Amino acid sequence: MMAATETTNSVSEKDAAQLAAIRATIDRLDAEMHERLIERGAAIGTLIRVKGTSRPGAAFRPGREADMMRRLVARHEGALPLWTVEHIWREIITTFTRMQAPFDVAYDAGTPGPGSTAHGDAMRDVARFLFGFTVALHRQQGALDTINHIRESGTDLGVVALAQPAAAGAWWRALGRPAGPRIIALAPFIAVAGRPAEMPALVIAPELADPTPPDLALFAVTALAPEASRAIRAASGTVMAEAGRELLVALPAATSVANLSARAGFDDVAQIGALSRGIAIGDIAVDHVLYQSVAGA
Ligand SMILES: O=C(O)C(=O)C[C@]1(C(=O)O)C=C[C@@H](O)C=C1
Repeated sequence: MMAATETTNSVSEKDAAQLAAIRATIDRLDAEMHERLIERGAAIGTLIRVKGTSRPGAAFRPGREADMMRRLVARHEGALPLWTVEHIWREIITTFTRMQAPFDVAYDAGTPGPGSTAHGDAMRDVARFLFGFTVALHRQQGALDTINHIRESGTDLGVVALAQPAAAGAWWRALGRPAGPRIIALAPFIAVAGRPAEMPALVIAPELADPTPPDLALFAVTALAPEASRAIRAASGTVMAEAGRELLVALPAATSVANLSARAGFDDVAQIGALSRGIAIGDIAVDHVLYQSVAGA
């Protein structure tokens, strides 16, 4: 009896010593991460001086962010969910972008009607996942109100659901006017089974000064001929949304749009943004024009 108790005590003492050592490691790692974040803040202070960003919201570099996310996916390993790391970096990037030039975020909460609560909740999750909790969110009724908010604010970004009710029509025609809002990114950027905030959406921003060449250019086109979709696919492009003859088309950035328009019978072609291709991990159903696939973990 005595011996058994002694054994239990000595095992729990060993456990306690081990736990204390693990917690000391965790505390050291936490302190290191915090120090690195403070150091990152100081680097951004220098970047602000060099970059000289003065226009609010204009500090975003979506192409660079896409590169950062690709490197994050490439170096990731272990049990930590990839989307946790992605979200931590989204919070970091938003916070540091806001230090350079302040902005809020508008989100398309859908138009009142059946399913609008679920739509609104899902889009709020997308907005919080992408931009964290340092931004104020402005709830909007649908895609057009979101775009109008971005235009009127002159500073704010927004998220719009890719799937819209038929009543939304060709909402993307409101984009791309000179110096007007345009599509800058795809959400989710990392498509992986089980992730939160998985509602397909587009990030829209006032005109930016991002020197990174995008993978895909986005156009609003009116398809005059029935073979338009086939011609778009043959040009390695994709139709992201359609409303009657109005299409939202993504094409590889090097595509000659004038030639394709003549071949495919497009009218009223307007560039409405650009994208970096996302990353699809493992066996997940995605549009392979919009996502580059990599093997699952
Ligand atoms: O590299 C820049 O130009 C930055 O503004 C820095 C930073 C970042 O925090 O890493 C912030 C915003 C940009 O969208 C991309 C990167």
